[in-house]
Amino acid sequence: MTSFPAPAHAVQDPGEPAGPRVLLVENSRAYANMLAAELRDRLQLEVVAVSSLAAAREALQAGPPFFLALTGLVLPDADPSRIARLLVGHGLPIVVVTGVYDEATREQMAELPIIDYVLKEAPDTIDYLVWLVRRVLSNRGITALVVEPPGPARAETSALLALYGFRVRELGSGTDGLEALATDSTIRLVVVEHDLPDMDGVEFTRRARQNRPRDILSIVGSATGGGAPRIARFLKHGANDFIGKPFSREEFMCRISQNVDNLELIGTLQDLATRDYLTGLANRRHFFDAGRRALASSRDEPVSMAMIDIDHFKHINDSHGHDAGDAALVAVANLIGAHAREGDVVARFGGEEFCVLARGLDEEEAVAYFQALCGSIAALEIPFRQRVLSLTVSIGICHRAGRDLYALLSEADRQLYLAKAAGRNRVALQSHVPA
Ligand SMILES: Nc1nc2c(ncn2[C@@H]2O[C@H](COP(=O)(O)OP(=O)(O)OP(=O)(O)O)[C@@H](O)[C@H]2O)c(=O)[nH]1
Repeated sequence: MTSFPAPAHAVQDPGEPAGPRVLLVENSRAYANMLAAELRDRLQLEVVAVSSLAAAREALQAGPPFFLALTGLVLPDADPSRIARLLVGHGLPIVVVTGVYDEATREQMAELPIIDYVLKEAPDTIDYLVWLVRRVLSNRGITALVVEPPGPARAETSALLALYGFRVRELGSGTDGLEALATDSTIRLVVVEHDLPDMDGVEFTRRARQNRPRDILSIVGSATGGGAPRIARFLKHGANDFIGKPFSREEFMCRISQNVDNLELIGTLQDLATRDYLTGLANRRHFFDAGRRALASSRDEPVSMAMIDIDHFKHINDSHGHDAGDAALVAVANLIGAHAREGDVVARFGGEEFCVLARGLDEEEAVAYFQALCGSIAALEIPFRQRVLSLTVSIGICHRAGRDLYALLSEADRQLYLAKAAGRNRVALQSHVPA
């Protein structure tokens, strides 16, 4: 096995400035233009394309750092290994994109920390590269935990994960690994060795799964030997995948990437199911789930349920067009979201209607809280094509204890009707809190 030092910037410094940049070293201008355009369009990345070793050196010295380099091997001023060594020397993870890939080149490159070799002529190469770059970019937001006693095998696994962009944590025992999982929510991937000093990797997996389900955490078991029964035990006890040691870089990269892809796909599907597409707020369905949970834990304390409805919204659509209506909905949603306190449940209930379930406020505080929101919305100036839109909302509040979400909503809705009837741009409250 070959052990690589972690690339200097693969473990992210939280203070690093945003704006990910990719360096593309490619002597065919046509190919460079095509690939750079795809990366810019599909991933909104800044791509710096150069066609020689000298230009690559210059680009590395000027401007903010790159997070990844895609490089060809045939350049007018360098042999294949020189460009690769230059990039590695700058701590850059590399993807080699080449038309030539023979045994001699493979041997020259084998010792270098290279994420992948991609043959230009292979079908779907551009799509694959876009996927790979997106994968490395997303990995930077994920902490990967390696649970394995210290040694060359752990160093190898960690170095590969760092090369793929993950933030890496290493722990030597199952107990420490479980504690890290309980306290660090950025850990989304665990690679766990079977032989641990205090429990085996299968037991670790079983315990980790008790409160970290598959939509939150991906677990990959790993072992030397043990055969099919060991693999089956890992999978039966909650591992997403298994990788036998020694593994090839390619296999490791594919398995890890597929597992993290799946995790993100689940996240995307959950987001689609629970988020309102236009405003990004939670949708009605999510509000019912989160609202019920909030009521169940409110221990019979009074809560404030508010229905918020934009006044004469139809008029905005009719006079300025549907796009203006959408812009207004987004602006109001942003303001409600920004006004919310930690623990408030906020959603777009439908159309031009929003709702907020707030806990921990007495009646007076609830009125002040929603009056402030009502005032901020009335003061909002919404820029829309050369014009500035303004609007008001009416808010109905039900302030009382209760476990029945529908009953609270229905009373808040009745109060909303009263606020509209009393002239709009105001708050109406009904309270049933015993004195
Ligand atoms: N632009 C836009 N309009 C929407 C959307 N959802 C609902 N609407 C419009 O919201 C308007 C709601 O109008 P009404 O229910 O008559 O209420 P209103 O005009 O706000 O009047 P009051 O509530 O009585 O103050 C309708 O014209 C809907 O077409 C949306 O997602 N985008």
